[in-house]
Amino acid sequence: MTTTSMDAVPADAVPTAPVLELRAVTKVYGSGPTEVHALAGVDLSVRAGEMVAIMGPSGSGKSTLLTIAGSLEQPTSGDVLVEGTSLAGMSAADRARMRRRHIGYVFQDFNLLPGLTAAENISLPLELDGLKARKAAESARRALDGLGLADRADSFPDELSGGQRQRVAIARALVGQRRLLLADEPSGSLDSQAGENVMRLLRSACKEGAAAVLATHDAQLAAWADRVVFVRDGVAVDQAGPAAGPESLLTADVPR
Ligand SMILES: Nc1ncnc2c1ncn2[C@@H]1O[C@H](COP(=O)(O)OP(=O)(O)OP(=O)(O)O)[C@@H](O)[C@H]1O
Repeated sequence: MTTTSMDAVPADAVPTAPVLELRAVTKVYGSGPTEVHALAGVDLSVRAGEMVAIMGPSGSGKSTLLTIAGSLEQPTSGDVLVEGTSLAGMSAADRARMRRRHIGYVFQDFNLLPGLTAAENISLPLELDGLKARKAAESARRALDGLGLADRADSFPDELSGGQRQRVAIARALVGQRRLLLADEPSGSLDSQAGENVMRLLRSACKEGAAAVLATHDAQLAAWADRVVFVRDGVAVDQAGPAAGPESLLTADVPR
């Protein structure tokens, strides 16, 4: 097998579309004096199996980038492609279907439905996607078991601690065949051991072929990623590869 000297990728490897691609994405909130340029032309490409960490100061645009990558919001200009398909021309119904099937979200406010139990919160999207109720319930219980929450399957969100709610949200993001995992401060209210477990789960999903993007302030978590993208004032300003290693990430000149 021949390889290029540049990057050691086999020259005869079949190129596949990135799982996620952002092309010159901008996002402007408001207008006139209240206008905020949350993203000012971001390019990002994430391949299957890859985990990318987005770092940057508060208000730099990390959450905006994730919500646009996950098609929860539309960019002002530019395009987002998921598995090579542009979201720009998609109908709202097709976007919703694509989200249910392909994208797992672990966001700061968890977004659990208060009237459903932990297990039902996880099984509902699977059922909406056509899985039989019994199979969906089995998958939900397995996912909860994997996160040490088997005994809380029948609890409602307001009966769970913040950390437990977060683990339910993570279980929901990981069930099914999700190809793109988006996590905003995924270990926000977890202790460091539980935070590590979450990262381990995300990594093993990547090993199975998912692509993951996580926004975090925590250099210890970012050290789990293959690549770190720094965002400042809506612009991706720097990248550090895995060769930099956790040590250099902790001392990296993160823009403030
Ligand atoms: N819905 C909105 N309407 C108006 N402005 C918004 C909205 N969402 C975000 N912004 C603004 O866009 C900018 C980027 O916000 P964003 O939440 O993406 O930053 P962030 O890097 O995720 O911050 P943090 O680390 O504090 O979560 C900020 O100036 C924010 O105030």
